Amino acid sequence: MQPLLNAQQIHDADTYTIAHEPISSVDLMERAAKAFEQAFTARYGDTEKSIAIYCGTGNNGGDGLAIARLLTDYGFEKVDVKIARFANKFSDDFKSNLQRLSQTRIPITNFTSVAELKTEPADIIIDALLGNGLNKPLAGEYAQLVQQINNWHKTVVVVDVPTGFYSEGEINPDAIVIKADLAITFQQPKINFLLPDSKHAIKNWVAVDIGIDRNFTQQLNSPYQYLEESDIKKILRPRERFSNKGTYGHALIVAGQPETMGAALLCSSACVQAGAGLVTACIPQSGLVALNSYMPEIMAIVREGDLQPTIDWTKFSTMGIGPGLGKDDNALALLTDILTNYTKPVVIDADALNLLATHKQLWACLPKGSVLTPHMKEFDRLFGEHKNWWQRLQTAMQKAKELQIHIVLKNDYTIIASPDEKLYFNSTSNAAMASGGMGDVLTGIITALLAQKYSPLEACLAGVYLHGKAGDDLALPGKLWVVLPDKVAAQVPVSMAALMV
Ligand SMILES: NC(=O)C1=CN([C@@H]2O[C@H](COP(=O)(O)OP(=O)(O)OC[C@H]3O[C@@H](n4cnc5c(N)ncnc54)[C@H](OP(=O)(O)O)[C@@H]3O)[C@@H](O)[C@H]2O)[C@@H](O)CC1
Ligand SMILES: [K+]
Repeated sequence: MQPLLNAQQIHDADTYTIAHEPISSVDLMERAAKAFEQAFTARYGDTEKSIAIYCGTGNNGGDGLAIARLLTDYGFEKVDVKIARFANKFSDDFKSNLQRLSQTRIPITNFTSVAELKTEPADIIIDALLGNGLNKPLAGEYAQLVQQINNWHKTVVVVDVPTGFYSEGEINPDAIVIKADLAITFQQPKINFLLPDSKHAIKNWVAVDIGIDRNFTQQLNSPYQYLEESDIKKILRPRERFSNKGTYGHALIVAGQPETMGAALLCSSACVQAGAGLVTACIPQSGLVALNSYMPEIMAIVREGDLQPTIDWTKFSTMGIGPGLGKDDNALALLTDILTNYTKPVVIDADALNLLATHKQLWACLPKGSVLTPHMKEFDRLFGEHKNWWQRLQTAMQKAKELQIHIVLKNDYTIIASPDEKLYFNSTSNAAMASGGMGDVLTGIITALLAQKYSPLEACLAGVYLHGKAGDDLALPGKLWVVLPDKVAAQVPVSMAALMV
């Protein structure tokens, strides 16, 4: 688990590392510049290309000066350094690196106003103007410079964070920010890199390790955490000798209408694939043949017209409710029946979420520890409109605590909010997975893990990670352009087994 820190905490972690490793501040800057150089040359290794490095006069600018030297040592012959002298001050490490750079043949241009700049001939621009030290929106010369750089439409690689971009807090869509093709960021992704609101500023990012003290960052107890493979390996348990289907629980999937049986099939088959010992699907009568032929392992409870099915509440380890269920009176009656009679944590998705949104009296009946799996629109239907993702994060954290539930807010970096006010960002999944039915598979996987007696938090973390990992294993690198949900379900046991070795 990697704690995601805010700008102040990142600064404190840098300071702590300098004092306790110990390492001098300028040597830590050198280490950061080296890590940048390696990540940069791995992607832009053609030394024929010309590079212009725009530097501020703080430590982000100091990084830029060190990077100029290291890229030249690497073999780039056309490196130009341009220093924005908009303020009459500079950091100590900027000064040290400027002295070192002055002893090389790398050309350095100082400018005090954007008007002094001509057009930029370089192939690649490196942005080392402002980084983590941003403390107000860009204005004046800085704003003009950033707009000028954006208008050149060059390949832009940024040092740590794009100039003008806040690492946390609400992202103003109108703010003036460097548009980055790639952000090479130090130690950890910045929280806002993981939110869709950042997509206008950052096409791609990579985090490079600069050896910041992990013990210090752990004890800061950040509410924002980034999931890593090692976390999931710790959660997953091997299937035991002498175990049988009873060991792995009996899940009930309540899903499907005649027109949306596919959702029920995807959800219940994913539940089987993710290891539930037994799976029963509660589906409309007309879907029975489809269910039996799609996956004979799944049993059925059929729903006929207005008749409510009889469910033995003692029989099931958990339930997943909602994919393709519809929002009619029968669906509402069934959801009400379940929530008022069943007391173990359940997974609620899709139409069941929309029913919850319009029947708030049901919220009090949600079994403690239950899991809600909304996408952004379902989330806003449940909890009200949000102007941006930062607001959604805060609401998710607050509602998970208030209702004692887990909220899985689906996105590129799916966010899991737990009742103890933590937000976990998932690190797997890819754009090939963006297709209808993918959420039904996720619901099936989380339900399967609950059935296998994983705690609700473990089921959410491992379920979300595995779902994305199965998609990654199928699609990356350059394997499949589109990954269909049933393929993801079938891949889950393969990806799970690979994680267990
Ligand atoms: N610490 C370390 O050991 C390491 C740090 N590293 C690197 O340091 C970077 C952080 O450096 P930093 O703290 O010096 O801040 P930086 O982003 O260069 O800005 C500095 C100046 O900008 C100014 N300023 C702020 N907002 C402004 C605005 N809107 N418009 C105009 N000016 C504005 C502000 O001035 P002030 O407003 O306070 O007068 C401040 O003096 C970090 O991103 C990473 O690259 C790495 O080398 C690893 C080791
Ligand atoms: K920058």
